[in-house]
Amino acid sequence: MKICIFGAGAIGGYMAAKLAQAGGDVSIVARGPHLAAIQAQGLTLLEEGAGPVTVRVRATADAADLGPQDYLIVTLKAHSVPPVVAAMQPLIGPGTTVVSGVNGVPWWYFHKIGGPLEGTRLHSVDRGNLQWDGFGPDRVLGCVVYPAAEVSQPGTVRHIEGNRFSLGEPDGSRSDRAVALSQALQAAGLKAPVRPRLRDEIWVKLWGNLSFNPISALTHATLDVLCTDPGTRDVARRMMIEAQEIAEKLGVTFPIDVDRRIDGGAAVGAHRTSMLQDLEAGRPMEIDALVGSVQELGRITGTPTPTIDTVLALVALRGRMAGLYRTT
Ligand SMILES: NC(=O)C1=CN([C@@H]2O[C@H](COP(=O)(O)OP(=O)(O)OC[C@H]3O[C@@H](n4cnc5c(N)ncnc54)[C@H](OP(=O)(O)O)[C@@H]3O)[C@@H](O)[C@H]2O)C=CC1
Ligand SMILES: CC(C)(CO)C(=O)C(=O)O
Repeated sequence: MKICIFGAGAIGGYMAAKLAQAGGDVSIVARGPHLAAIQAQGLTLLEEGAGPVTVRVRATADAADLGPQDYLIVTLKAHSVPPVVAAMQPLIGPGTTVVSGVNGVPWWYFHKIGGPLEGTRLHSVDRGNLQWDGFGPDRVLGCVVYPAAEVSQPGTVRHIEGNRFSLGEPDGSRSDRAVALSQALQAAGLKAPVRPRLRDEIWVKLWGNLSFNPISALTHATLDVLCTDPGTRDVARRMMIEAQEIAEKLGVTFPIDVDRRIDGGAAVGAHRTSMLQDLEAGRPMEIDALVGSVQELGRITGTPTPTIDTVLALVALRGRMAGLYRTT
């Protein structure tokens, strides 16, 4: 099984290192000093309770070096994907499955959902339909990424916690391609359940990213603080309740309630959300995929989103003032 991980930073690097350690046929597309270090010294994974492990993987900046894959796993930041869909084409053959390991509402959300919204395209995450047209929705296998990891120095990925990558077909079926990838990931020591209702999981994860991430970017507070401060907890709660109304109109069932989700965030502790980390490090912020997409779904479903609109306006301006966000 040939697997290419495109954008092998924190999450993709973690996945690639685990697959390579298990003897999988995995290659990566990366760039810059991180790629140079991997090419020179290999990809090093630091995991709690284990010494550093360095694996040799085929690593390139140019997808044309690698040819068509069985699985193309995309682990770029959401805003980085559309501009490189054309560059990914050499990795895609007639039998290639594209796995979208990206946070937020996925561009394929309305593929095979059934009902009147079937086939709806999402401007906020796929302007110009570059992903819809360039990958083709039938190739897509959904993925919800739970692990936390970081590139601690070029060529080195530090795993922080978690090892679950939930997989799911847009139509909820238990397909051969989903089962085969699940088995490969499990053989690499990762959890990879195939879920019949992946959209439910997407929303439970998104609940946190939608609210905690922009609130943290605006306040510079860590999760434990923003989830327990009465004012910001209330803002998160309102955003999540608006999101829940949207999601339920789209057929989603939430297995937990908003307060439990916020308590779960608080329990993570003094964690700086990825959006706060991006802001502080001067990296582009995933505002459209995590917040703008939910506002768009609010418009599509005719659901008012006053709190989401307010927080989005504030964090978008924060991002623009820092030169880390622009609406195209
Ligand atoms: N990190 C985490 O703990 C978690 C992340 N996620 C989600 O997973 C996704 C990936 O996040 P994460 O791994 O943190 O992101 P990273 O920025 O660490 O990884 C993306 C990598 O892709 C590289 N890249 C960007 N554009 C290109 C290109 N054109 N060609 C080749 N390489 C490219 C980046 O390089 P460069 O650095 O030069 O931009 C970077 O190394 C996001 O949607 C994120 O929200 C979900 C759960 C937790
Ligand atoms: C906030 C958190 C931990 C979960 O909602 C997250 O996924 C992030 O930092 O992006």
